Amino acid sequence: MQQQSDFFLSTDQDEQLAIGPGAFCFKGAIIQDGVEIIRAVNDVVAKAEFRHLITPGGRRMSVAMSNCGRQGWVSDHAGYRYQTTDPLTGNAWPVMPRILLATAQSLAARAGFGNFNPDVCLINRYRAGDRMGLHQDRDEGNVTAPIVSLSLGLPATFIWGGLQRSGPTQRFILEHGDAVVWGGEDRLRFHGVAPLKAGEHPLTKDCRINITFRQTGSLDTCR
Ligand SMILES: O=C(O)CCC(=O)C(=O)O
Ligand SMILES: [Fe+2]
Repeated sequence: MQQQSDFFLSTDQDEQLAIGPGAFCFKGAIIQDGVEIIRAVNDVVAKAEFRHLITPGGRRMSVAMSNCGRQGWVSDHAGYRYQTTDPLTGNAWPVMPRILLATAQSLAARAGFGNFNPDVCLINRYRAGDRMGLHQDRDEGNVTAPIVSLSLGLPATFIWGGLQRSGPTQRFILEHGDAVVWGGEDRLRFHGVAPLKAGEHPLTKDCRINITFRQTGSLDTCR
């Protein structure tokens, strides 16, 4: 396999970079709200703690996950799916904090996707060595709505592929405060995250926090 080097999309904050016809990276877009967003994440995980899900094939995911919103993404031997309750507690997932919903909707609109109404907010916690293999986000049922993804804390290398698993990939660094939105003809692009490098971040310590927003149906209500 060809050796690829990771590159920074840009060092400027507040820049919008197209990484596909329907995909954009907004550098530094959420830096201002970083503290408030992390506070909201802490509130959620106080009620629905981070856990390592098991893949349908029986492997423990290295990334720890939680959810808030009307539904949450879960995985176990029975498969990948969305469900309205946290399997650890049997309770409904915590309500999506207002700051998270507002941030997701405003970024979707900036990328040209109006009326984004996410009912799922998946929170991923990466520690050194944790990774996410190349995959498509395709459990949502509604692939007309985009995915909005926020990066906080330690930087990570995002792997951005095509519509086929075997297609060429690009690698770029997602830093604290960056957001990526992909929808339209880019909605089913393969993507993943390379093993996280160890580090220390003032806001998240030894972690990277990634938050993705999804819309599973043509819902007009969310929580
Ligand atoms: O951590 C990231 O930047 C991407 C996460 C992701 O692809 C997912 O949760 O489906
Ligand atoms: Fe994904």
